[in-house]
Amino acid sequence: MARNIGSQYTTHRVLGRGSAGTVWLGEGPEGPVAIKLLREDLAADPDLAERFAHERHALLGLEHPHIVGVRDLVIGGPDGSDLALVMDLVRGPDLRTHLERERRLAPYEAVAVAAQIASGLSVAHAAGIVHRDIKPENILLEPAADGSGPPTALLTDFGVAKLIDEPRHGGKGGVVGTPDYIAPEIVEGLPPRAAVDIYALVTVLYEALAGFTPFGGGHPGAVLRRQVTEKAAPLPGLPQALWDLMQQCLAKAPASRLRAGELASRLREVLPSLEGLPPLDIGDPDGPDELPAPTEPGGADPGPLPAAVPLVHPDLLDDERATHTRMRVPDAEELAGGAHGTARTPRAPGQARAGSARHQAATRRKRRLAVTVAAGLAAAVALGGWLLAGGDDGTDDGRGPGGTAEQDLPPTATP
Ligand SMILES: Nc1ncnc2c1ncn2[C@@H]1O[C@H](COP(=O)(O)OP(=O)(O)OP(=O)(O)O)[C@@H](O)[C@H]1O
Repeated sequence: MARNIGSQYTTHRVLGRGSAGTVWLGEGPEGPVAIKLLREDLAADPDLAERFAHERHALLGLEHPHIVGVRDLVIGGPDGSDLALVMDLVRGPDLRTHLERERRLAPYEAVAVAAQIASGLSVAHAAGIVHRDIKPENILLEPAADGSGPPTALLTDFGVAKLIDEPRHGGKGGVVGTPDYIAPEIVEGLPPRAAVDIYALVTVLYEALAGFTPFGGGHPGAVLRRQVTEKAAPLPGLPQALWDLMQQCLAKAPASRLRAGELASRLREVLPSLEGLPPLDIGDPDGPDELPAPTEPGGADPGPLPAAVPLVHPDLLDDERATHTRMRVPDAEELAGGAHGTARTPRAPGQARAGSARHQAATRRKRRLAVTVAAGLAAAVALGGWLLAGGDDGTDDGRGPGGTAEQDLPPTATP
């Protein structure tokens, strides 16, 4: 049913859902728009409404061919409790949906998307705006107007993470983000600067090439620890120049990463060398094609390694690829707990997979003693420090993982 948003806009149907609210296909004075209506509990917060108004100028001023334009910020509604961002409508899917369909992109396509987003970021960063939540769900793919040619990639959701990540919402010293894409310095409690977007964007590029993120998998707490302590496994089959610059942007030290403008031009430089390359042929560290772990002769299988020490209370998470996760910033000692660090190493076809069930069975035998000690240490750390600082507002509106688009859009496009 149509609903009025402010005096000028009407919502028609849901395009997608995220942790901060629901995105609607709507209509405004100049035609179709996308309207992100913030969750009621967020919208009811007078501080947030104030910040919303405060950010208005910066958000409305951000114009770039690879950034979804914010057309209006609406504070109103029948009972005065609507907070909505009115955006250009993008007709294509988000990158998450595309990746779910394709699994891995050809290197040319993946790098072309990353280069476009990097050029959008360079303009935002120059204006002092950090996105803070780059992930495939926030990259939209607008099909070419004539139906042929590659889609245009656009970054959406600018400023939303910042609006929400304030003390009252983020908790005392908490951080907001999506574990797979969170830069190590955020986990360590530093304020998010432009380099966090570079880290997240190259993580997305890695995922588009590999089919999985460099440090993802398992409990979000384990993911965060890998962000801080582990090195991304190389992707076999990529030109060295591309891998070198990806590594540079995945550096733990933010100052070592490229700036957005330079990343965009370096990615564009490698594009010609990628023409015609098929998607990489590498195994997924969590793939199903692994034999079950053999039971150890002469003794019961000790079971899986103990779970990593949780950084995030499970109740605060929507799913494993949780979005806008709120978490306490762990201290250095907690982050150093590497006994269960599990780099997700890609492998060439036919190669044994490190971290796989078979591999774990072999390492279990060697680790039996170490695990006992490590589990004791982990428990001690847990007792000493794993107190959660903030709670999720908990009124998620039933989004599916990735908050993907829900239906086709009308043929008329972006205003
Ligand atoms: N401008 C837009 N035009 C068309 N569809 C959009 C637009 N913005 C967002 N969407 C769709 O709505 C979905 C949800 O977007 P939203 O930004 O609310 O959530 P998210 O980014 O998936 O998650 P979160 O808010 O938790 O980070 C997107 O994945 C996309 O499919």
